[in-house]
Amino acid sequence: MFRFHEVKAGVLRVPNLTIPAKAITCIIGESGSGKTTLLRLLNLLDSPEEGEIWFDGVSLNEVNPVEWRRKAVMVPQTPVMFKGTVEDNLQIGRFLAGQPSANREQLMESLYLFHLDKELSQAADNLSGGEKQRLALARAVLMNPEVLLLDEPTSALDEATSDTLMQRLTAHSRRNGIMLVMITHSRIIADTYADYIIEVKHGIPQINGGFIHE
Ligand SMILES: Nc1ncnc2c1ncn2[C@@H]1O[C@H](COP(=O)(O)OP(=O)(O)OP(=O)(O)O)[C@@H](O)[C@H]1O
Repeated sequence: MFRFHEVKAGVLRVPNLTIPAKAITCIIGESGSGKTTLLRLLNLLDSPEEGEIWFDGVSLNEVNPVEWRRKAVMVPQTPVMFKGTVEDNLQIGRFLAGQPSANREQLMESLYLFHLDKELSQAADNLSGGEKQRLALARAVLMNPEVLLLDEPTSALDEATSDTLMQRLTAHSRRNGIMLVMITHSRIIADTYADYIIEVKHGIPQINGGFIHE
């Protein structure tokens, strides 16, 4: 669970906010309202000018950023791709997280999860923008994070692919007790898949959920 108290960071003003553990939370709001800033605070890419954020009772001021980012993995809107094959791009996440290489079954499962029908030996350079985004998501999931922070994971996808991805991603997160916090521009995605919805209006995030999908 994340807890914010009197946080100011860039355009964001967060008097109080709790993001529940092991749940699926979508962040929505107008362009420029502060959604990415909020996600970056949770990944320690930004830090508050004022106030404090805690995760399970531990202040984020006290944690080591590198270790924290192995536990709370963020996938930005523009995917980071590495040279080499699809497999190289998956294994590097495990390497950076200090984990042993994934086996073939784990690699294939991560591709299935994100509806990516590609050979492991294919060059990552040749993938489309939407495929690169899904490969970056697969890489993040293979790192076995406790918290997954996603910035518009379906922005480059058509509606059918986006639905398949959301169904598999949310099922995987629930099965493995992963806390999923994701920005989406789609109110429909938020209403369909989220346990909680945070709406950011003029820099002030408010959680208006409370309903749980079983
Ligand atoms: N490093 C920065 N320095 C100064 N201003 C910034 C910085 N990062 C973001 N901003 C500004 O803060 C505001 C919020 O940006 P943010 O990226 O959080 O919005 P957003 O809600 O994610 O928008 P979008 O939906 O368009 O991605 C914007 O006006 C942006 O220009």
